[in-house]
Amino acid sequence: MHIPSVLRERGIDRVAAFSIPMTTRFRRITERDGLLLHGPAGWAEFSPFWDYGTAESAAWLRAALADATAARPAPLREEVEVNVTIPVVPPVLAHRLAAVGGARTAKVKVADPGVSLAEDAARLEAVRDAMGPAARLRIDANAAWTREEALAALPVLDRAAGGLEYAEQPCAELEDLAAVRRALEIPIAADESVRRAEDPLRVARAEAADLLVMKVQPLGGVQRCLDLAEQAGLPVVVSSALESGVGLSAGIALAAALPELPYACGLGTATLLTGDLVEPPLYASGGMLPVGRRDPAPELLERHAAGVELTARWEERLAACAAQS
Ligand SMILES: O=C(O)CCC(=O)C1=CC=C[C@@H](O)[C@@H]1C(=O)O
Ligand SMILES: [Mg+2]
Repeated sequence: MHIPSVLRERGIDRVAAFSIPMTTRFRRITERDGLLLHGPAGWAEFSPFWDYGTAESAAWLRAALADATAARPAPLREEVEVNVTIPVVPPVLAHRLAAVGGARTAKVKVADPGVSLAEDAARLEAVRDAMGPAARLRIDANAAWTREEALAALPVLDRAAGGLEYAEQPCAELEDLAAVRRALEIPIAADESVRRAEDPLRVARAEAADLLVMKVQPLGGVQRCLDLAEQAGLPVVVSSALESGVGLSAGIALAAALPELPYACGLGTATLLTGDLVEPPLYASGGMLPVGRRDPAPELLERHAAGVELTARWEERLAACAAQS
């Protein structure tokens, strides 16, 4: 693959495109694809979802470049606690998935188009049943609700879950998040209001959330996230962008470097893919993931190599984003 000169100048000497089928449909995608870049500090991942345009994806490239060219911040912990992530699936499957990786916290996706509140409630009941009374259950609505819908749905789901740890991005607009937060006792986490906002700190200033979800790639890298977390002054949950183990290890590096880490992180997502690029795969055990840079195994990179057409699309995308970085 052609490496743009601005990247070559920074020491990027290898680029490889990959594509890995998902175990279950998540975020309306069934395949996770992206690029791995190799530079002076090691391998890094550049994998913006296809619904991100060039300008937005340029932040993902800055993150990958920083990770491939500079050392990661010093870790304050050796492992990081993670939640299990439950996609919008029927209760029987949700019950089974809740046990994967031994997590004591689950994040349950809700409010997908065409899925009823009763179905979301049944999924939460199944997860509670599988994990027991001591587990923490959180939901993620991905900004699907209006203020009124959130105010109606959240108490129902809170009851079904036997208590929610927090609700992630119930509404899209800051005013609605703030109003829901004021009206209900359930803590509110901001995700899209951080990762897709022009100003990721506005949600904190507006007192529209109790905590922030941070994803390394969309926010432009581990160090940028650390700076934002300090400025926001709110607790942070580090979450993945469904990366391979290479990209996940950058999220783990952020979680390991944050001064406070009061919540389990959404980094246990390698099990949503049918394979990983690192060996052993970055699967949680006892609800924990180990800290440390992970390089791809050559035979796995080969096994999951993107086809000719997809590789060409990534080459084009890399060139477009590099021109903006
Ligand atoms: O936070 C987790 O438990 C896993 C990551 C996760 O849910 C997401 C990863 C990538 C894209 C998102 O739609 C989704 C999220 O909204 O948090
Ligand atoms: Mg989210």
